[in-house]
Amino acid sequence: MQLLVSVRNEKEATIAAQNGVDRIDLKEPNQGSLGATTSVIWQQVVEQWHQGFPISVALGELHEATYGDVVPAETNSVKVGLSRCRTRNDWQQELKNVYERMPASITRVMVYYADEHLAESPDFVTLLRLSQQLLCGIFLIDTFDKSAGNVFAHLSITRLIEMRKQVADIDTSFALAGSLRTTDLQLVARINPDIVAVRGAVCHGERTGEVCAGAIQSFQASLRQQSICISTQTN
Ligand SMILES: O=C[C@H](O)COP(=O)(O)O
Repeated sequence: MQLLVSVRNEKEATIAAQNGVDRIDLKEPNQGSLGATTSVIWQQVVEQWHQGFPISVALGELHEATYGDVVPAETNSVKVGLSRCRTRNDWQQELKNVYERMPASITRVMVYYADEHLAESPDFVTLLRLSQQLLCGIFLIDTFDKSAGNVFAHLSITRLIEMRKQVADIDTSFALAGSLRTTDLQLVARINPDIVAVRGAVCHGERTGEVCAGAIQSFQASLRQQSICISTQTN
């Protein structure tokens, strides 16, 4: 299980990079679950850290963005939120267009919101099928409304294990997020995602606060401990 930490700028990226993360994600938490930062920040962070870490970029929600800016070619992956898409007809084509505008080397991420009823976003089965059609390399489960409980408030452990298997069956990496805390890691280990993605758990105060070096180190230590438990059980 790799640790991804979401950061909002160059300073936070440096804190994350120097304190044991496996992946860096760029997003602006004041702009929602998958809020975009700016293209200037994308450039700065990708240029500085892409050789050490896979860097993902959040592009915001499909319904609200213009997607005029193309991310740097060295970006590892890009993701787009699909809130309010459930009742629209054109969203699948629009998402395809967004991804086709990106450099071909960049991994596409399909995002399923666990609180799909709050996000008015498409269901899991639809997104799993689309993920295959659009050749997405990563399937992320996250929450849209960060005030409405964490991912386990919306999906049972049994359901998440099933989903994880269905994603593995289409040869796609599985990332799990949604206000995860250190205390959730035993449950998370039962799902065994390829990527565990956090922000709130490693910030000073709320997820809109600054990322904290000590919190990143301690989250990573707990995650590695759980990974060791998994490998001991499977050997
Ligand atoms: O990509 C992951 C998200 O930034 C997770 O944020 P969160 O841990 O505050 O829910």
